[in-house]
Amino acid sequence: MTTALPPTIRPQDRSFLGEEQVAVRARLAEEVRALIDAVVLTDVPDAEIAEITGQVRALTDRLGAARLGAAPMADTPIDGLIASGMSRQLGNPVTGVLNPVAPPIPFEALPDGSVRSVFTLDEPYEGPPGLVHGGISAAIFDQVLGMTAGMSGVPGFTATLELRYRRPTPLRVPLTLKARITRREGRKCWADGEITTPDGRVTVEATAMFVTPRHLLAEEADEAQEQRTS
Ligand SMILES: CCCCCCCC(=O)SCCNC(=O)CCNC(=O)[C@H](O)C(C)(C)COP(=O)(O)OP(=O)(O)OC[C@H]1O[C@@H](n2cnc3c(N)ncnc32)[C@H](O)[C@@H]1OP(=O)(O)O
Repeated sequence: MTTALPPTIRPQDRSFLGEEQVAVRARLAEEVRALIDAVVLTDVPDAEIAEITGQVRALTDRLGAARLGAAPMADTPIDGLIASGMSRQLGNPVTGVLNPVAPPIPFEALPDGSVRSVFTLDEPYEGPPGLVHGGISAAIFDQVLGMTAGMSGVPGFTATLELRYRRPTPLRVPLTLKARITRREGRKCWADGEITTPDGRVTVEATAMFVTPRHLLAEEADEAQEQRTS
């Protein structure tokens, strides 16, 4: 008997989308991302905004006419870069290509096991004027460090995440996040990383610890047992 997650959120109970389905929806998400940017920065007259609001409502109703119970997964890892279940989470708020809220952050797995992400954040991610919101940096670190841990063979939930904001992080310039594993101990894994500006200055550093949840290990053991007995 295990403490399993509710069935609706288990990856195996979700819809899996093929490459073409992902591509069509990713184009929609990209347009909506541009829409979010336009909404934040628009200066058209109020009457026009009111009219557009009705049009957006109509589009929301059309998309909502058929609705999944949970965000879908990709049936192959995005870009084939990261052999981690998270790279298939199309609705992820940091990396999900189908989530307009996600920048989305791309990943490059380097041969030494570290991860590099290069991304640019615009106005929808603003905290202090002209600068990246600290919570957005935290979300990006959470995901990138977590994927780095997953790639090292210890996929887990974030147990701790500590950030040191050294300098302001600018909007509208390419930022580089590098992440690496520093320690592994059973089902615990520590990773750290930093965000740098194009001139190589570190703006934020982070350290995190991930734990493979006991219930996931128990589920895996149950599945292995089922396979042996079937
Ligand atoms: C590929 C993956 C990419 C992931 C990117 C995104 C990551 C996320 O955003 S995850 C969401 C945010 N995190 C969460 O919601 C986690 C909530 N917490 C939990 O689910 C559980 O507490 C969890 C999974 C961390 C640990 O639970 P459980 O499996 O029962 O572990 P438990 O047996 O209590 O502890 C195992 C060990 O970890 C330690 N530990 C557990 N939690 C913590 C913590 N928060 N801080 C420090 N140590 C901890 C315990 O002390 C224990 O250590 P030891 O073995 O030395 O005694």
